Amino acid sequence: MSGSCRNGSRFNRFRRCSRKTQLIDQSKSGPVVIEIPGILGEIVEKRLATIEEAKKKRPESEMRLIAENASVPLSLQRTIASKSGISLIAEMKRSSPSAGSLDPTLDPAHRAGLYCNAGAAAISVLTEQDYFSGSIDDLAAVSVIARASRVPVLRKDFIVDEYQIHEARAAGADCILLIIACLDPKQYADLFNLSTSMGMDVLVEVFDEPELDIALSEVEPHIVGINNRNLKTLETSLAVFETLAKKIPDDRIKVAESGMKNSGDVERMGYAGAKAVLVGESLMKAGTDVSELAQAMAAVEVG
Ligand SMILES: O=C(O)c1ccccc1NCC(=O)[C@H](O)[C@H](O)COP(=O)(O)O
Repeated sequence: MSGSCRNGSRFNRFRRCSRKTQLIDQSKSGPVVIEIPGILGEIVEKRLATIEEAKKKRPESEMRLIAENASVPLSLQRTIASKSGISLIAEMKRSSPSAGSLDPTLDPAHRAGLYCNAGAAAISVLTEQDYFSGSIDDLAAVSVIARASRVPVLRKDFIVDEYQIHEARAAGADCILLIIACLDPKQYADLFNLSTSMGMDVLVEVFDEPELDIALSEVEPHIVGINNRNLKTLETSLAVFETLAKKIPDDRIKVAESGMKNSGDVERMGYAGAKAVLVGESLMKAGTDVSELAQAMAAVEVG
């Protein structure tokens, strides 16, 4: 990938000011400053530090080699396209900034089995450690179970460095998430191209029209997610998808993310154009009813 600094990270300097994290891209002639307000900026800032720690434990060259030898990824795009109804991407997360603790004793492999049996089209695993209590080991455990049912696994994280993409592949991820709000356009294109060159699909996440313009102009993403949660304020509204989905060309797979509590909400997203939904919190809070809720969400058909 072009533009890497000697230590492998293009975004190796950042500074905090009162409310924003600023990532300074050193690879271009003049500094490019990307402002990431609120909690999202905090998460990215922390993430940059933990990536550097991970690189010390396991160098990028080693991670790259493991990734190259991993089994061929499953296609999220084909999985969703081949389903008649709305595909459920069932998420697992131990905690989140908005909900607090969800399941600190989560058994990822067991939950993966529940999601597969309930008819989930794919499984999303939150691997960020400081705000979601996740880990790449959670994803590795899920991938073993999901692969046996041919269910693709998504690495849900704040991906800002190619190291995380190699790490994802090495752990068995089939696809990754790129959040436009965390990236400058050139870095988005580079990370997208790296992932697809490794055979992984990319779920590109946007929240508003300016982000959607970047998502669609830099590369040609097949799968576009609209997050109903404002990652700067954490407020959730299903109207975000309803408004923005209209602006996405119909030849793309539209994914509604966040804030869905029941099959009625999934149906509402379907009528607004969603071909897939990404659901986490309500499944994590469902307790013993998790299979029933996942089944109901996975069975929704519209039109
Ligand atoms: O969930 C949060 O609190 C959160 C805070 C800051 C950045 C991202 C966050 N969540 C990531 C997600 O977007 C959700 O995990 C995913 O879309 C599922 O949403 P939900 O069904 O509402 O858990």
